[in-house]
Amino acid sequence: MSALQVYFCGSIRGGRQDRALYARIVDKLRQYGRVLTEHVASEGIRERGEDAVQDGDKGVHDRDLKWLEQADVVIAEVTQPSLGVGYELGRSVAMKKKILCLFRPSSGRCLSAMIRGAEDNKRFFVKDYQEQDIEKILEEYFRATFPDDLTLQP
Ligand SMILES: O=c1[nH]c(=O)n([C@H]2C[C@H](O)[C@@H](COP(=O)(O)O)O2)cc1CO
Repeated sequence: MSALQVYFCGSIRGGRQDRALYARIVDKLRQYGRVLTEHVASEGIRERGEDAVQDGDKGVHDRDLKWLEQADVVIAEVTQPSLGVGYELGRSVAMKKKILCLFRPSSGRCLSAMIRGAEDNKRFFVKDYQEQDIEKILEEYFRATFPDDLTLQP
């Protein structure tokens, strides 16, 4: 079986407070396949967003949607609210992707009803978690969602 294509969503212009956690998530996701959007966790990308992309914002949008089409699974850290992440999730639902949203209640925030309420426990899951458990949560999700994938065998 070829490696899974993983699309990771995290806030950029919505605020970079959780960037280090995104890096931890991306590191773990690499264990399961190719992470198409590694740049979301990059220290070099600040709140202004990417500026090296040809065609600017249109280039970012069109490139990301192509990656989204390719993805086998979408993992989103949704604690830091982000319009871009919300948009990516809406498009992912329309494409019938497998989706896991990760939210930290310890932030004191209340997750948007349009994300929490989209959970169907079939394709769209929302998981409340604590930062220290992130690797375990991802492990459980990938084992349950892709049980036949050889890369997940111990
Ligand atoms: O420069 C960018 N590059 C990029 O890939 N994105 C995508 C990936 C992220 O999952 C999401 C972040 O959206 P926002 O910037 O609205 O927080 O959008 C967003 C931006 C800036 O909006």
